[in-house]
Amino acid sequence: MTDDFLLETRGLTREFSGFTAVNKVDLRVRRHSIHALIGPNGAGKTTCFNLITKFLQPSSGAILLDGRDITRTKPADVARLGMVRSFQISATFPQLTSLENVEVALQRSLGRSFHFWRSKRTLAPLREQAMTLLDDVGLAFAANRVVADLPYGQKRALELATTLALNPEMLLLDEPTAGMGREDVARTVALIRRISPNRTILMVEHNLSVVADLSDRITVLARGEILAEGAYGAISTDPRVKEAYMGKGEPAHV
Ligand SMILES: Nc1ncnc2c1ncn2[C@@H]1O[C@H](COP(=O)(O)OP(=O)(O)OP(=O)(O)O)[C@@H](O)[C@H]1O
Repeated sequence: MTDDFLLETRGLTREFSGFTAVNKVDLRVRRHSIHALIGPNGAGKTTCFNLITKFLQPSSGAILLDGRDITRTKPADVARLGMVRSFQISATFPQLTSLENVEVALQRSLGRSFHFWRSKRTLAPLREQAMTLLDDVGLAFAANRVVADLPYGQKRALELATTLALNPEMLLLDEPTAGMGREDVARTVALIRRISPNRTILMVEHNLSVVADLSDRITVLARGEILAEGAYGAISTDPRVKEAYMGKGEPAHV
């Protein structure tokens, strides 16, 4: 039943000057699941992600969100339909506090621009909501700290809080644990799990233990095409997947 899939791509293809980076990809992301897109370097994960998030236009194929064709829909309109890509750290305001950053995101989600001079009474309900979001991502203690002073892991957590401020039904995470130390990775995994109920999450992730921990379903890309799909148990023992990773000189264990 198509209804079970919140996001679908059909024959998604992207060429760069004659080179096919993503080739006829039919991806189906089940509603309320965590789905990971993995594959060796150069497999086409980032290109695929950029196509889905509308940062790139496909050469051919279609993208459907909840059965609606969004292939030519602008990123801002896609966000309004409930699919949001996690903001990059650079999108936060380094000189503002964590709390102020989440307030800005909340105001944006209401279609307002942020006014610091608004009365305390106008801002009070927003402040409460922002504090709840910070608490959700384990950052309540850093509410009044300036973002520029936060360590990397906390910046990434704040990035998630500002994304959640838009209350997306579908969340697209681009390497959520990239560049993190072991402790931050564990914290981020717990965080993604905590925010996942009633949401649909698609993530590109290199850390396979994170993928194993979180994913309901995994799609393996290789040379721009879907090589295998399934739960981690099946994927990790699939000889084609092992070969694709080993062929690239990456660890033999998947
Ligand atoms: N703008 C571009 N112009 C030309 N070729 C590109 C462009 N973007 C990506 N490619 C090529 O498409 C292929 C897939 O790249 P992509 O970055 O999507 O792979 P990936 O799976 O995300 O790799 P990695 O794990 O290394 O990030 C690569 O061969 C890359 O060189």
